[in-house]
Formats: sequence, structure tokens, C-alpha cells
Amino acid sequence: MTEKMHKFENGSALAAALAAEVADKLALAIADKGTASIAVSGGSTPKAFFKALSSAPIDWEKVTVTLVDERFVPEDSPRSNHKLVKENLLLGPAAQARFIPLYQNVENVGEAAEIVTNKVSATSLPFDVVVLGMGTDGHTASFFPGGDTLARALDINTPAGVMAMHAEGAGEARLTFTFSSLENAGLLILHIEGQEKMEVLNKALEGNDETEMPIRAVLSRASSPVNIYWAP
Ligand SMILES: O=C1O[C@H](COP(=O)(O)O)[C@@H](O)[C@H](O)[C@H]1O
Repeated sequence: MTEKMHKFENGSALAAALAAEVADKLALAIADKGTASIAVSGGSTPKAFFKALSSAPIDWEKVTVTLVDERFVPEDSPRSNHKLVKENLLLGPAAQARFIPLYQNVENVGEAAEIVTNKVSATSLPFDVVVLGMGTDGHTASFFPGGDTLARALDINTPAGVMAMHAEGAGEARLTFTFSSLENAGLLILHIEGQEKMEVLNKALEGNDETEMPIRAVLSRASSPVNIYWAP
């Protein structure tokens, strides 16, 4: 694995540059094979990037958008990553994209994981673009320290698809793409902002215990280079 650091003066400069890089990659994929796929993160960090990307002049009808992870909550919950993407990315030109939600209105999170795995694997994998975030506890996607299915989610031999995850630090039950679904993206991004997250990243780079900081799996074992986008 290699990582490349891209540092910006502020979040707006980062959002513009990241949106341009992602749009170029999606456009190239469309030119090559007629379609493109992108999996994005939720949380508080990606809003400005989503807004910048939503107006990119690409053929959005040919793009499939999904989430790297989701809370097991309906779309109208303020905690829903789907809601965040709908309100900030699937706007203007990008409203034409096909969106695959991870949350499904079924009894339990395991059932939802199976349904989404069947929907996504046939059409969208490997992803052309994956944009990961990172929590200050060292989680990425929903690979949480102490997660009940963490070892399986991070095992490269676990098939590509979506799994359920429960962890104390996660709040709700989670749905997450497995490591093997994300690590080989055509363009693999880690988007983090703030001094505290830079310190968490440095700590992650210095050690190798993935159960303590699951982001280490991406930093040390992803087969695609990890492009780290950071602003203060
Ligand atoms: O729980 C989550 O948190 C991470 C990081 O979120 P942020 O608010 O610190 O930006 C995010 O990457 C993940 O998708 C989300 O479900």
C-alpha cells in the first residue's frame, strides 16, 4: 500500500479539489465502460465536498451512488447517512444518479445487509471511487473498535458485500461494506479534517493493531493507493 497526502488551506479548497478529482475519475469510468460507481461516507465531514461534486458536469444518469456505511435508521432520521447524501449530493445534475440505500425497511439489520449485498454486487463492484471518512476513535466505514463482526469485516477473504455491525461506540446497529469491497477502488480517498483527526491519523500510521484502530487495515493493506485529503 502507498499513501499520498493532499493538504489544503481550508475545507472549501479541499472540497473543490476533491470534487474535481472524483468527477474526473467518474467521467473516465463512463468513457471506458459506460457506467461509473461511487461509495461515499456519512458523518459531518463530507457536506461541502458533496455540494461541490453535485454540480460536476458529468453524465450522472450513468453513475451509481451508494454509501460505504449506514446506521440502521430510516431515511428521515437526522442520523441517516442517506438523508445527508440526498440533501447535499443528489441535487442539481447529480439528482439523475441512481442511488442504492443501505438501509432497508425490514425487521433486522442482518436481513437488510443481505438485500443490499444482492443489489450492489452485480452492478457496482469494484467501485470506481470510494471516499472514506474516519472517526476520532480510529473507525472508518462502520469498522468500529470492539465491533462484533469487526474481524470478519476486515478479513480480505470475506466476500465483497454489506455486513451488519454492532459496537458500543456506534450508537445504532450499522450496515457496512466489507474491507474487500472497498480496498480495491479505482480511486481510494480518505477525507479527514481538523488537527485532532491529523493526530489520530498519525497515531494510526505509527501502530499496527487493527482492533484498536480499524483505519489501519486501509492504511496498511488496501491494494489501491490511499489518497488522504486533509484541511485544518
Ligand atoms: O459514523 C460515521 O462516522 C465517520 C466519521 O464521521 P465524521 O462526522 O467524523 O466526519 C464516517 O466516515 C462514517 O461514514 C459515519 O457513518
